[in-house]
Amino acid sequence: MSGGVEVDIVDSGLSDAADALVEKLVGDAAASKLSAGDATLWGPDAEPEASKRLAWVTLHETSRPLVDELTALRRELHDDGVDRVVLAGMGGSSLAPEVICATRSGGAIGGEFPLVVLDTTDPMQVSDALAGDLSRTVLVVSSKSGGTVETDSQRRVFAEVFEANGIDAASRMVVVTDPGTKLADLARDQGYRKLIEADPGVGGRYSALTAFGLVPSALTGVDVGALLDEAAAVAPELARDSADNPAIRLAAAMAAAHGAGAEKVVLADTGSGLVGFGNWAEQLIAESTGKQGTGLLPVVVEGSPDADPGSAPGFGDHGSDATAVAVGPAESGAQVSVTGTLGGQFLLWEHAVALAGRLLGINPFDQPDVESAKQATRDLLAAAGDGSGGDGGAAADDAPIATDGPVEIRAAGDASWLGTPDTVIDAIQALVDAAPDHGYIAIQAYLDRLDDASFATLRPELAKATGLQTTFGWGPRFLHSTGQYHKGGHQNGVFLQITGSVADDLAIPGQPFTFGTLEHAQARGDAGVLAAAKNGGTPRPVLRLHLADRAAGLVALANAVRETKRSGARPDDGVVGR
Ligand SMILES: O=P(O)(O)OC[C@H]1O[C@H](O)[C@H](O)[C@@H](O)[C@@H]1O
Repeated sequence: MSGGVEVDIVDSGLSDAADALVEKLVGDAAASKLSAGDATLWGPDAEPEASKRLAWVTLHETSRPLVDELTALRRELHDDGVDRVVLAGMGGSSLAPEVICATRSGGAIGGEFPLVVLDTTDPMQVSDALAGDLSRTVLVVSSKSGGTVETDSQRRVFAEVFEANGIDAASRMVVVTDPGTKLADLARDQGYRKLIEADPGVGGRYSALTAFGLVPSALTGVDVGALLDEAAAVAPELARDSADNPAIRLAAAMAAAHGAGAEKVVLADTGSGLVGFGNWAEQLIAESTGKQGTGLLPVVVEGSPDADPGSAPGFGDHGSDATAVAVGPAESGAQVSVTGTLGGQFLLWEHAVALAGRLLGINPFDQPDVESAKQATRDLLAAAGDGSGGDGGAAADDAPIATDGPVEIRAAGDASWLGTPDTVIDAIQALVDAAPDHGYIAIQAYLDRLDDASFATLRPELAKATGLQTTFGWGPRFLHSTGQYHKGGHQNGVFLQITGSVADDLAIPGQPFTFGTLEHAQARGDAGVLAAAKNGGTPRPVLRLHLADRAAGLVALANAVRETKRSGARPDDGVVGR
C-alpha cells in the first residue's frame, strides 16, 4: 500500500480500458499540476473558479496550526463541563465530521455522543437534538457561505432554547465560516465563544481537512493531527505522474467506465474500517461531476456483499450501466477496490474526482443547479405569506390525486406518465414503468433520519424488485449532496419523494415560517425544479407521497414496493437511456 492508500482495478476489461486514460493523465502531467494548484487543468471556462478552489491540495500542511488551537478550545469547554457537541451544518459542512467522528469512535453515527449531526429541518429530529443535556452542549455552527437557511434556523432555535434554560447562548456557540460572511459578523457582534475562519480557497465538498472537518471532530476528542498525518503520508504519491498513482488509477477507472456507458458508481463498504465513508464520497462525486447532462451518479449500498449476499442489490448484480467500487477489500462483484486510511482516502478521492472531472470535460468545482431548488423554496415560503401552513405546510399543497390509507398520492409538473392511480402500488408501478432502461430511481425522504431510519430499507427493496439502480437520500440533506446530480447530471432518473405529517411543529425564532413549513417547502420546491427538467424530450417523473401517519405509511410503502415489478429485470444488452 503506497503511503496508506491503494486502488486495485480488479476487473481486467475495465483495467484495460482505463490504461489509455492513465497514460493520458500521466502524459499531461495532470497529477503534479493538480498538486501544484494549477487551475488550467479543466479548461479556460473553469479556470476562474478553479483558481479560487485548489487550496485543499496542501491542507495536510496548512491546517496544522488548528490542531493546538482546537485542543485548547476542547480543554476550555471541558473545564466548563461542556462535552456534548451538536453540529449544525449542511453538505460539506457536516458530512466529513460525521464520518471522522463515527470512524474514530467505532461507529455511532447520529447518536448522543460523540457528535450529534443536525443537518435537517425535520421538526422531530431538531426537537430531539434540543432535548439532549443542554447544560453540557456546545453548538458548532458551520457554514462556508454563512447563509444556508437550515443552519441559520438551527442556530436560531438553539440560541433561544439555551436562553430559555438559563444558559448564556453566546458562550455555547462556536462558528466556522469563511472570512467576511454575515455569520462571521454575527459571531463577532454577539460575542460568540469562538469564531474560526476557514480557508476560503477550498469549496465545501473538498473541505474535510479544513476547519469544517476538524473543528467538530477535535471538540469530540478526535486526534485530528493524526488525520492530517494520514493525508500527508499519501500526498507525495498522489502528486506523481506515474501509472501507479492511485488517484490517477481511480479517476481513469471511473472515466473509462463512464465512457462505456456505466455512469453509476456503486459504492459498498467491504470492511474498510471507515464508518459511513460513502455518504461523504457521494457529495464529492455527485456535486463535482453531475452537471451539463453528464457525470457520475454515486449509489451507496448497504452492507457488505460477501458477508451478507443479496444485502446490497445494485452492487454484485449490477448491470452494464454501473461500476461496482468496494471501499475496502475486493469482494465478489467488485470491479475496483479502494483501501486505505481515512485521511489518506479523503485526499485520494478528492484528487481522483478532480482528475475525473478533467477526463469528463466538466468543472469539478461548481454546482450550477443547487441554487434553483433553494430559490423555489424561497418562492413557496414567500407565497405562503406568514408561513402558517397548518400541517407543516402540507395544507397549502395541491390536492392529492388519490389517497390510499395513510398515503396521499401527488405528483409534480406534467404527470401524464402517472395515469389515474387509486393505490400506492399503482403509483409506484407507474413510476417504475416510466424509468428508461439503464435509468435510475431516486428515493428522497424528507423525514427524521434517526427516528424514521427504517425508511432506508426501501432502497434495497426497490432495487431488488426493479433491477434498476436505486439511490436513497434524506431531505433536505441530499439537496446539498446528490441534489446537484439529480438536476444537472444524466437525464434518466425517476424520483420518489416522501414527506410525512408533523405531529409537533417547531417555530424558527425571528422567521415567519416553522421548521415543518420549511421542510415541506424544500420538498415541494425541489420536486418542482426536478419535474421542470426533461428526460430527453419527455417529462421527468416525480411522484410525491405524503404520509398522514409516518409509521403506517412506511408499512404501506414497503408493501407496495414488494409488489412492484419491472419486466426484463436488469437490462444488460447495450446501453440506452443516458
Ligand atoms: O457550508 P454552506 O455554505 O452552508 O453550504 C452547505 C452546502 O450548500 C450547498 O448545497 C452546496 O451545494 C454544498 O456544496 C455545500 O456544502
